[in-house]
Amino acid sequence: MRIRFTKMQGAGNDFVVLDETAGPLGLTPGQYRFLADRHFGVGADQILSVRPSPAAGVDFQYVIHNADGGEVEQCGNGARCFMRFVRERGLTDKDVVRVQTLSGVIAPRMNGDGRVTVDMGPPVFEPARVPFDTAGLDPQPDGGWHTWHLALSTEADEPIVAVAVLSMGNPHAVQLVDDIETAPVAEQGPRIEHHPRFPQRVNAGFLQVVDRTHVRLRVFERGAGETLACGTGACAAVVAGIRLGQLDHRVDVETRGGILTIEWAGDEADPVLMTGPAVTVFAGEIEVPDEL
Ligand SMILES: N[C@@H](CCC[C@H](N)C(=O)O)C(=O)O
Repeated sequence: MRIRFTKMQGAGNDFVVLDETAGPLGLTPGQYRFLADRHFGVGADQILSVRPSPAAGVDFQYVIHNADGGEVEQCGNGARCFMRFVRERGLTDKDVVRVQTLSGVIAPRMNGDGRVTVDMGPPVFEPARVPFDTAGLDPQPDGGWHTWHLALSTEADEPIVAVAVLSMGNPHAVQLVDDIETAPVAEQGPRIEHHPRFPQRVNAGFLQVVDRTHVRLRVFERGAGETLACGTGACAAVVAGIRLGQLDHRVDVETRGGILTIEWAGDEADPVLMTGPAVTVFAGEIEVPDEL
């Protein structure tokens, strides 16, 4: 099957975007993996599909697959690219669109400066809804909120990490580190992602607080490995930092691929706003093998 695609990036988190407004392409998990493959396919952290509105009051459906082929609930950097894509292709002329994702409706807005702001909805703290299994585990009070202490293996000398756990529609475990450059992202990331207390796996964030309005962040993403930026990871990290008493309500998040600005007023029902870049890199066509 030959398909058209657009390659986009938001703060270096990169995507293959597919226009499925005329009907779903019906790709298999193996075909998503092929598109994401940096040697044999196009190369991407996620594949984003733009589909027609599934319901009244919503403009589009936004379907997200990780590089490993699995469908996931949410992708923040992708949401900004989604907005630029539907505008550039003339699929809408609205400045704000309402988009159905697997975890609810989000609302990206084009800004005058070319950046996109996304209303990502409120964070979710209830462990069962992350989902995060707390059986037999006590929350550890920390700066007005709490973290959870997780053993990364049963070996006696293995590290115990303190993580803040929440969902931005997708699951996040955020730990504070002294220095993002030396943080054990490659070693701990996969172990946290696959920790048995996260039945749907988890995105593992490593957060360095520089000051109350500026942080540095690396994220080992579920289903994609470490990426240059993670939008929902930035939202989760800032929300965690605010609840732990370390951050103000508007924070610049420095990632390896660019700056994201995150705002959260601080009440559970308040939406998280994420602002950042969304860039079209190139467009093309690719032959996708049928048997994958
Ligand atoms: N890069 C994304 C998050 C993509 C999904 C994530 N890997 C998951 O499995 O939940 C973002 O910008 O939020």
